[in-house]
Amino acid sequence: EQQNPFQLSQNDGSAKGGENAAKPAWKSPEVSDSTPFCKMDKDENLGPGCDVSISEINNINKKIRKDILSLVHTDFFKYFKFDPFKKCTIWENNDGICFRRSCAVDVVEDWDSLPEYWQPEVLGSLDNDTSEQDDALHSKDDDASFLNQLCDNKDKAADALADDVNYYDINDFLSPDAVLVDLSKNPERFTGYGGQEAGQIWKAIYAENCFSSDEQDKCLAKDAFYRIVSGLHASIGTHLSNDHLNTTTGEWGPDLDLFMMRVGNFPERVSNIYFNYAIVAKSLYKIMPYLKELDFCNEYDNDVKQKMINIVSQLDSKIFDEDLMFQDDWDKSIQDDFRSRFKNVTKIMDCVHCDRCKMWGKVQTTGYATSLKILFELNEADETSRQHVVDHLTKFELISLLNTFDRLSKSIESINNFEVLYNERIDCDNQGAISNFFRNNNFFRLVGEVTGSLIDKCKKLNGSSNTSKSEQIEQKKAEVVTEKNEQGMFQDIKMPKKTKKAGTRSETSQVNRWVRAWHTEIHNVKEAFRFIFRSYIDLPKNLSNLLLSNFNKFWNKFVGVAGYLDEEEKDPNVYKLDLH
Ligand SMILES: Cc1cc2nc3c(=O)[nH]c(=O)nc-3n(C[C@H](O)[C@H](O)[C@H](O)COP(=O)(O)OP(=O)(O)OC[C@H]3O[C@@H](n4cnc5c(N)ncnc54)[C@H](O)[C@@H]3O)c2cc1C
Repeated sequence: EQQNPFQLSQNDGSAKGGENAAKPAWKSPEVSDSTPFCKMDKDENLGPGCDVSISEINNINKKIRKDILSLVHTDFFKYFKFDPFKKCTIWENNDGICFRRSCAVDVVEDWDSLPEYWQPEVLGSLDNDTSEQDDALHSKDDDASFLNQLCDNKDKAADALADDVNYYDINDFLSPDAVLVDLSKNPERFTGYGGQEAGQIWKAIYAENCFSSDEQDKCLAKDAFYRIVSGLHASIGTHLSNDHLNTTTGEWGPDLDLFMMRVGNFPERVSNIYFNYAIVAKSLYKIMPYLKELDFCNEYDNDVKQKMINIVSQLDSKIFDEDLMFQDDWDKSIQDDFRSRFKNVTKIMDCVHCDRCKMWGKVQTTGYATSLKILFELNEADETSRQHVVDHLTKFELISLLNTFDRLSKSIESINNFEVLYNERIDCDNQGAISNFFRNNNFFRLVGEVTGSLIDKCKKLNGSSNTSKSEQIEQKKAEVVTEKNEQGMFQDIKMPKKTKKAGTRSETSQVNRWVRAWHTEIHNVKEAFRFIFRSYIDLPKNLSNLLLSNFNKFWNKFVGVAGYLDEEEKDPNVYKLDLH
């Protein structure tokens, strides 16, 4: 029996641990089903620590979505550095690799494509006051090491290394093998990565949620840890469903069934995305007073800063209360455990086999790590803590933080769009019942054109464009049968007798046949001439191809790889003759 997927208070325990959960058997909603999205209590608070509801977050997100989107497209936030070759330290054998094009990352290789202020000659002219420690940290081979800086030429990464308040490993970003990527050119979308390999990664991530405390079941931190990881998992599931490749049409677009199967059917997962939004939003809110002290590059200083201020000014402190998490000494040890466990989650990203997934995994886990550092390590009343956290924020952390917020904001926008699609589908199912009645009725068939477009739209929504060849044949057969039955239906109508004019019609059709034959002949003669003409044009190209291919064959034979060349013509010229 299908459970109500949007009852937020329910806990879908099946998902815990990631491995035991059975996939929900998603079936197209019955006409009698009411919309699960409507059943979801959007005005209920998100849970302990959050004095905010789904509706409130939806409203906030609508107001700031545009600014977030434009912020992550600025030069400051769109370039990211990560090391795709970093060794997986979690398990020994990690040989899997994703060969799909969609798993690849497009790296910035053309230095000239970078903004002017990052060109070597401009950077070289800056007053360089980096310390010896900085030099030791960066390999001279790391051309993009300037991206470690917040543009004031002072390397925060060096300071951050000395800190023990990090929830990720800062060394991840200092590797000489790191590549520079433009995040806006590598969207997070469906890559086809999955199966046992991806499952193993998720299993390892969820396994980090085993705290050593005796009272672990009551522990708020454990619950928050689970929600963060599950929210990240659900957010990735939302993106891959929203930007999914339809292998039949070759088009990218939202896939409602997939979304429902991965996220929509599990109210807890939907709510965890909102929970993560609240956490990241609160950390941004918390650093708002210090934004003016953060040194962005002067060239894009005001624009970036202004956008950030626009976003943060819409947020509210009650969105998440981090003080509830680690309140006493007992909690302090859990906090250390929490920090080191989350650091492990960021390390597990090195084991992901799909580079695109790894990159976004790294961005987002670092983003959450930054949020957690701001929330749990920054005590605004304590100047030392402020210096430790705010003054040492690195550029990677800010980039990751804002991009993670963008990912969550996009997920929430997509969930709302999926709700619209879902409701349309319900409407369509209702319309389907009505249109069946219309189809079987002579009078209403006359107004069929009106409902036709609606039915087409519904078919599209119900994914009938994905039907297989055999299904299409069956569909076609059914249409022919219906057509015949429909002809039968009209036999009771008395038609006027045929007049003499009917005879003239057959004469006209005889003339038309001669005209058609004449046009066909002319067309074929034209095609023949075109063929001869084109073979003259193609002659030099064909000769050179022949020469090259023979030379290739000869060379391959010479070096001992005979038969290496695929001799089948890839794209043969086809000339169609009209034979009708
Ligand atoms: C770090 C990382 C990044 C990835 N990025 C991408 C990407 O960008 N594009 C892409 O196409 N694929 C990506 N993937 C793969 C994707 O997450 C899925 O693993 C894959 O699509 C296979 O899905 P699945 O249905 O087999 O179950 P999985 O998503 O692999 O989940 C395994 C099990 O975990 C449980 N589970 C699922 N979701 C949740 C949740 N939200 N909360 C709690 N439990 C849950 C379920 O029981 C499920 O059976 C990524 C994987 C990882 C590990």
